Amino acid sequence: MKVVILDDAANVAKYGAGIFLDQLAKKPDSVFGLATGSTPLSLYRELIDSNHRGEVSFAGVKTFNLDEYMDLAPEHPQSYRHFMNREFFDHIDINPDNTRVPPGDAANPLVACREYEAAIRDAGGIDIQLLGIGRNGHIGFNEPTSCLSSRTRVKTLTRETIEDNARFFREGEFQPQLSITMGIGTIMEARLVVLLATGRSKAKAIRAMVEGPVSAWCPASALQMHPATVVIVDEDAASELTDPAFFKHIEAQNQALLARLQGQA
Ligand SMILES: N[C@@H]1[C@@H](O)[C@H](O)[C@@H](COP(=O)(O)O)O[C@@H]1O
Repeated sequence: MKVVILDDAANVAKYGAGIFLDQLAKKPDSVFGLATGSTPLSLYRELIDSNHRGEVSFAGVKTFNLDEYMDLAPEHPQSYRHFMNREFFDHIDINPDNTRVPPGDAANPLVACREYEAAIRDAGGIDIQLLGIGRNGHIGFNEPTSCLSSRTRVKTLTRETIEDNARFFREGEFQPQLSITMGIGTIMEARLVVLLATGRSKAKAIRAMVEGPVSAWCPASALQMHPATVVIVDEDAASELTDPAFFKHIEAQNQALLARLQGQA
């Protein structure tokens, strides 16, 4: 697990976007796993700007979103499908048919989950999976106690997650208690995982993920077993790590090595 600590949220977004842009330069028909939540919004804006400047195209890209609320139609303003269209897909040159979000309104969610897994496989697997993290260490909607080898399935949301996300729903409005989410096993098969976290509210979860035992109590801790995960955090989200200076030192060494290798190329 590589941990990159940057000054602020804007730099977190830029660094994360850079990874996606490099991947697109290497493989224009990349498969991206995408996330919702407030954290990735600035990264999406970076990618949109880059697309508008003509530096990059999403015409060949396929995407799979991590999760969706159950019992919300795609047109519902709080559905993750609606969020992705509004915040990202509607602003780039991606083919909408190549964007997938788990169908929260599927007649048979169990079949829908199996089909989602099959679609990821048929696309050749995910090149980069973008993640945020919940305060309780969830990734996607894999709440604490999730099986660490789980596949796409229906998950019940914890009270904490429901409360965290209540701000998006109007008073008295129906708020889903269930979700469809990629499993932790599904996420672990992505070739590269990029997890972003900003703000002090995420500091405990980041510490548990990076330093804690690998445990279903902190689902994100499973990423310690992933061969290529980059965790990009701001100072606040890094504030509970035992030795943030060491991660900064490693990153400085990595950058120096990179510059040396580029000099030789
Ligand atoms: N299912 C999503 C997660 O994928 C996301 O990482 C988390 C954190 O959201 P935020 O980035 O708004 O803190 O919220 C939701 O529960």
